[in-house]
Amino acid sequence: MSRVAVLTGEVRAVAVSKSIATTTLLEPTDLTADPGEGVVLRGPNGSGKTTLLRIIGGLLEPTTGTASVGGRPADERDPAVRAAVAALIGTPTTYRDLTLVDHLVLVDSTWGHDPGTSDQRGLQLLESLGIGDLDDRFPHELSSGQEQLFRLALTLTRPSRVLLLDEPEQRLDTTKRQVVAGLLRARVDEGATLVMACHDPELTAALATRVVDLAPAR
Ligand SMILES: Nc1ncnc2c1ncn2[C@@H]1O[C@H](COP(=O)(O)OP(=O)(O)OP(=O)(O)O)[C@@H](O)[C@H]1O
Repeated sequence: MSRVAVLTGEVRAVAVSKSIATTTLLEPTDLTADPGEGVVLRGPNGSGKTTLLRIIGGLLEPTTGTASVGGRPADERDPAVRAAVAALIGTPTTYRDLTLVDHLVLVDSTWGHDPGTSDQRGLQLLESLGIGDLDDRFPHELSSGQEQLFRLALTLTRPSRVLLLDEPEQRLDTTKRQVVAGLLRARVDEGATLVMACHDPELTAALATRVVDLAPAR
C-alpha cells in the first residue's frame, strides 16, 4: 500500500449521466464535494442516487460526463482511488465462518493498520455503533438492523478520504440513526468527504452541508 498515491478527498462529477439501451438511469448531474463536507443525494425511488454513487466510486462508467476523486478519474481499478474511497453501496461480501470482529480485523489489517491492535479497534467500532456485545456472532446471526450496523462498521473500519453511503439509515431505529449520524458527523469534522443517498430528513439535517436533488429519470 505504501507505493500507492495518497489522494485528497475532492469529489467532482460533471454532467454525468447513465443510460442502458433506451433506459435512462441518471439524467445529467453535477456534484461537488470537498473534504469536511456532507453532500446528501435526495430524490424519489429510481431517480438515480445509487447510480450516481456507483459512478463517483468508479464502479460504473458514465454514459456522458466525467467523475473524479482527488483529481483522478473515478475508477475502482486505480489503486489510489480505491484507497481513498470507502463505499457502502449494496451488500458487502461477508464470510459465514468469520465473526463480526474477525471481519473488522481482516479489513483493518489489510488496509495497513497494525494487525496486533486490529481487534481492539474493531471492538471499539462495534461498541460505538451499539453492537459491541455481538462481536463474536456470525453475520448470519444478526437482525436486519444489526446487519446494517455491521455493514457500516465494515465501511468505517478502513482508512478513507471519501465515504460513499447508499441510504445508511436503512432498517435502523431512531436511536441507531442518531448514533450513526454522530459517527458520520465526527468523520466529516475530521475532514472526510461524505456523499450519501438518504431518504431520512433528520439524518439529512444532521449531516448535509449541501443537498443535491435528483429529478426522476424520464
Ligand atoms: N442494470 C440496470 N438496467 C436498467 N435499468 C436499471 C439498472 N439498474 C438500475 N436501473 C434503473 O435506473 C434507475 C435508477 O436506479 P437507482 O438505483 O440509481 O435509483 P435510486 O435513486 O437509488 O432509487 P432508490 O431510492 O429506490 O434506491 C431506476 O429506474 C432503475 O430501475
